[in-house]
Amino acid sequence: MIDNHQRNINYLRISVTDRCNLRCVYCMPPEGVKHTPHWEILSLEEFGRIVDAASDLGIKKVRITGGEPLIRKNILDLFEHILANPKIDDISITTNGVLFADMAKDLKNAGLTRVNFSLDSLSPDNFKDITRLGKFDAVWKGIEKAIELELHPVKLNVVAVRGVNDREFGDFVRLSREMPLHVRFIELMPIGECNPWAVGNFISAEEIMQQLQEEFGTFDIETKVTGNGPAKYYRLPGAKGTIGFITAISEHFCAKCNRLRLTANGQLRPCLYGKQEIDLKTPMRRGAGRQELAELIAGAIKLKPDQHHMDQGWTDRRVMSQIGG
Ligand SMILES: Nc1nc2c(ncn2[C@@H]2O[C@H](COP(=O)(O)OP(=O)(O)OP(=O)(O)O)[C@@H](O)[C@H]2O)c(=O)[nH]1
Ligand SMILES: C[S@@+](CC[C@H](N)C(=O)[O-])C[C@H]1O[C@@H](n2cnc3c(N)ncnc32)[C@H](O)[C@@H]1O
Ligand code: SF4
Ligand code: SF4
Repeated sequence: MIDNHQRNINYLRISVTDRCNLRCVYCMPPEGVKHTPHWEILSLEEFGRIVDAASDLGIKKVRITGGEPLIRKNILDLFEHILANPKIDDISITTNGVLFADMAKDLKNAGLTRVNFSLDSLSPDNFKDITRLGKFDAVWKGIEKAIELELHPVKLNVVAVRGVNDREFGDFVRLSREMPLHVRFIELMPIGECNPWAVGNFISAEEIMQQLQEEFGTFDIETKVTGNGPAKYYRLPGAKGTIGFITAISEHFCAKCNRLRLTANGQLRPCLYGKQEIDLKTPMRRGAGRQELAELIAGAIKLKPDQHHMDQGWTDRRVMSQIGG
């Protein structure tokens, strides 16, 4: 469906849980998120009903995210439900990868087309410091499994944080040269947990690219990496993979926005950075059918702002894991 700013909204991101088995320093406090009562979180069947209603409005791409989507019990059922909807042609996941290796084959059989892993460091010690709980080897096994199962393009999300992983950017480029991996450097957003220190630790994509060009020379622009997101990609001559940048702060990509977000407790967010939410859970639990849900979703699309206003600070009660990144 076309929104009020002439953008085609065809991508739904679903946070299937706000909980996580890691505690990345920029995303969650050490104790995790506040416990949400079970009944407040949508069931997998309810997520499936919303996907079906959204598909009637032209949603064709669905990304399952969180929190950590793979800790949600029976998550394969949701993939199978979406796979059965012929209007959806891309079912992807964003995961920290800890549980991915053992679930990969089943996920692929249930309809997963491709996967984005969050991996902020290639050093096991640094990775542990950033995630507070993560074991690098488990994630790496997952990444290798995704390549083996040809879940291409396999992407790595690297949130760039000054003093934390800025000495490793070159290592990620070397990785993209040797392996068919698409490394995306993400500008740190002042959302949720990291809000107070995000400004001081921010590194712009431009600064990262300058640093990389000094070491590696010129990169070629790459336009063929499949994706629904805002990343811009580059490739070193002869490299098997690419690098990319998600410039949410320095050069926002709102003019090309194509997405809606559904929170774990059934609220549709027209914008990542807007406070506005449309409640789908209450009407659904009162008996709203597919058409009524589609009308509510259409209303949310009409409310999409022309761009975000991150410069005005983050006063939202929500954190990134509830919104789904
Ligand atoms: N500001 C802003 N940032 C976004 C938006 N969508 C994604 N991002 C950022 O990009 C990061 C990576 O997103 P992913 O979940 O990997 O998905 P994607 O890049 O849309 O996926 P592809 O389909 O593979 O292109 C997120 O964690 C956010 O930090 C958005 O709509 N607005
Ligand atoms: C919230 S996580 C959810 C999915 C999964 N747990 C994972 O980490 O991939 C989705 C993405 O959001 C990114 N993210 C979280 N907080 C962020 C922030 N403050 N700024 C930029 N990206 C952030 C993470 O790095 C991750 O790539
Ligand atoms: S970024 Fe993902 S893995 Fe890290 S704490 Fe947030 S939800 Fe968990
Ligand atoms: S910040 Fe809001 S308007 Fe901009 S791309 Fe993201 S969701 Fe769309």
